[in-house]
Amino acid sequence: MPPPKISIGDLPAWAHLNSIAFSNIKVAKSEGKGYGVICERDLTSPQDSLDTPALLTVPHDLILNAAAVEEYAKEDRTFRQLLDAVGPRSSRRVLLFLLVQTALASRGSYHSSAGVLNPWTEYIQFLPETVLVPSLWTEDERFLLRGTSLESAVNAKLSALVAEFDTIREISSDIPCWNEILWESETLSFRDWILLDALYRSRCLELPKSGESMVPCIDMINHSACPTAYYDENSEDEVTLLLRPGASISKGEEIFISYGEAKSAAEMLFSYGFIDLESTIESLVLPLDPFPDDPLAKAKLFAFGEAPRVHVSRQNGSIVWKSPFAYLMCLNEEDGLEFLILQETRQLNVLWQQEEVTNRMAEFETLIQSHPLCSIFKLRTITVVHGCLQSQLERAQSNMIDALPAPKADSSPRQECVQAALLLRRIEIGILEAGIEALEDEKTTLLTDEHVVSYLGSMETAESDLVDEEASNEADDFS
Ligand SMILES: C[S@@+](CC[C@H](N)C(=O)[O-])C[C@H]1O[C@@H](n2cnc3c(N)ncnc32)[C@H](O)[C@@H]1O
Repeated sequence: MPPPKISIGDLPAWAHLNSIAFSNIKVAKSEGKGYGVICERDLTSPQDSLDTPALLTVPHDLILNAAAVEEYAKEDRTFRQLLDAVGPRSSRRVLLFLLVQTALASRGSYHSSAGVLNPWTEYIQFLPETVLVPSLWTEDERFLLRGTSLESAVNAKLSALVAEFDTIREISSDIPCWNEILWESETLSFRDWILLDALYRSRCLELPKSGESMVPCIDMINHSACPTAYYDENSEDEVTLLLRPGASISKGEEIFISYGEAKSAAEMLFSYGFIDLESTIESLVLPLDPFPDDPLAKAKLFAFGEAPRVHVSRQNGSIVWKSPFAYLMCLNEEDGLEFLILQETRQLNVLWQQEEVTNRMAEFETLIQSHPLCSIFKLRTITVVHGCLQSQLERAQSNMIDALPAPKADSSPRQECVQAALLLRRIEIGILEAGIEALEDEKTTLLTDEHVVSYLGSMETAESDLVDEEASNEADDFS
């Protein structure tokens, strides 16, 4: 059940009560972007200025991050109990704090021995009731992402959210006061958890001193690839919004910050629910599956320690790809790769050419350099990465949405989702095609390498010897 919403018109009063200072700016509607921050008078900042007055100042104690949640838990013994029960995963602890605030806010009149009210109990009621991130899209809308890099990422996110919500529900139901606040009268549902995850992801920022945090009011500022402002922390540890040197904004115009200069279209859609058309970043991350018949696949995955991926990007017109796992994937025992389980510690150790490389699993591109078969290993790796891109391109093209469906019943995909999915697919197809072409060129060059030529020649000779041997055996049998 969503908490009762507070009108954005009440935000200045809430901000004033909580010592947040606005200077010449206000929160107002922003066309197509929800709310945003608008200038109330013409503002300019000199090109060489490092000391411009802050447009917004937020006290340190309103910053919400893992450390702040610990402080809230000090004031509230029962919240401490809840935090201890769910364990130490920091970003989820912030989310749990927000879940508690959502429940407290939706109870109307507050009467319980648990859950201390704080500025966030009210602030979350200023936040939007939905975000256009794909984890909040309907099933039909998520279907539009088939064949894009977000297909598996969104499915994985939703599975993780289900598991987290189930765990929180199970653990908190065992604590009577929290069972009453969170779950009695079905105050909260799984949708609340997905929404809080989306709100957190789309509104948290990386502060220079306080790290990953949510900051009230600063999180009302929209993104642009050409930002006019930035946030910082001052000597009193307050969060401030400052004009960028050389920025000039007229009265009534919106102020923008950057949510990250290197974020791909998929990352922007996944985290913020929109794709920035002005962005010049062209990159893509794909999952990479080990060979199904590789007897060492499980050991390789375990030793690698993270999900295997292929990163492809186009920088200044050239394709750059990276896939540390693809190198590991293409090496075998006969090449000199060994996995050992230490008797005493039961730890998995990895050896390459008899040297321990357990902590260097992502460095095989470098580790193979001095090996005489280095070009062969590279050729194998390029073939794997090429195959990964090729099959993704086929999926993207075969799931092409040719035309926008006409808006009809309420249940049909929202136009924003259709547009975003189409755009993402178009961007990714462009990167995949360029990536495949670049990998084919790399392959062609490697195939003329003298080591590769002599290796492939020796393989051919070995194979034809084998065929001759088999043929002569067959001849023997017949005779
Ligand atoms: C940090 S909040 C900014 C405040 C938000 N607009 C609101 O109404 O609360 C981030 C969200 O604002 C929206 N947003 C920000 N910049 C945008 C942009 N350039 N285009 C479209 N939506 C944008 C997206 O919904 C994003 O998830």
